[in-house]
Amino acid sequence: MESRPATAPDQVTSMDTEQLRRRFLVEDLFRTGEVRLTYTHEDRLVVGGVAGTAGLPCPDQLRSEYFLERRELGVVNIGGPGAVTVDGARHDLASREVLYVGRGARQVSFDGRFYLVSTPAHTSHPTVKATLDDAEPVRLGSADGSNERTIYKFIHLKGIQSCQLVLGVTVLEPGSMWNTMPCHTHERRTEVYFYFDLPEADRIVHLMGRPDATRNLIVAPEQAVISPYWSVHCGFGTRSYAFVWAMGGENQAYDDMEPVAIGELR
Ligand SMILES: O=C(O)C(=O)C[C@H](O)C(=O)CO
Ligand SMILES: [Zn+2]
Repeated sequence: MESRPATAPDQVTSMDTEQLRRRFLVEDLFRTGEVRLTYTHEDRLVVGGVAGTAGLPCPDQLRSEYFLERRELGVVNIGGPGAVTVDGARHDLASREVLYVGRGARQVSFDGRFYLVSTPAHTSHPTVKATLDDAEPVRLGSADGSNERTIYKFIHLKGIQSCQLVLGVTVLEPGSMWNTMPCHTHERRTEVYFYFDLPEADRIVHLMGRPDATRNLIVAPEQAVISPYWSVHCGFGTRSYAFVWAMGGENQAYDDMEPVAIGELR
């Protein structure tokens, strides 16, 4: 498992493109037959990817007997039909469906293409599957803002219960390119965006950094961006796309965010 340090906002000022990418962009998430994991010290989130058939390992860095001994896990199916087996119970997942796996599950294995996010957990919540129909859809944006999109909340205060993980999927309408504009920061949480369902040749221009000192990352399909508490997170695609947003930290209130007016961005 790759491990990344936390970053203070003033460190970003002197980072060049490669340094920014190495610290905040998670590029290589999928290799057939593997679960690939990246640990960030920003709120101790772990993000990962699975392609094909593989079991969830327990990397040394966790110093635990099994991965979910003190953690919880969100799994999003970003491919065709797939399955996740948790301690012998098989959960079939269609595209864009989500499985929450609670603390204490000892054996987790995958068959399909999945994006994973894990946060530390203090107690055990039941393992639950959710479809897009179970998620709470919120339509946002407008055609003339090029940001018509639907936010599906899966793991949140009024949805699947968790210790600290909050997770959802946002789907852009055809012809809409902008996500999360006007943007925001989260003083009390870290957020990770994972972009998918974007054609291979297209890219997302993701804006990060303090609102008054933004930087950009050019993101390929199926890559993730780590947003510390001080960083805006928003972007536009060269074509329509979907993304998974996931947070961990002090609370689980979706709307606990510091809005940034478009005119304040620098
Ligand atoms: O399109 C959006 O706007 C989002 O999906 C915003 C995310 O849900 C988010 O950043 C939550 O904190
Ligand atoms: Zn956010």
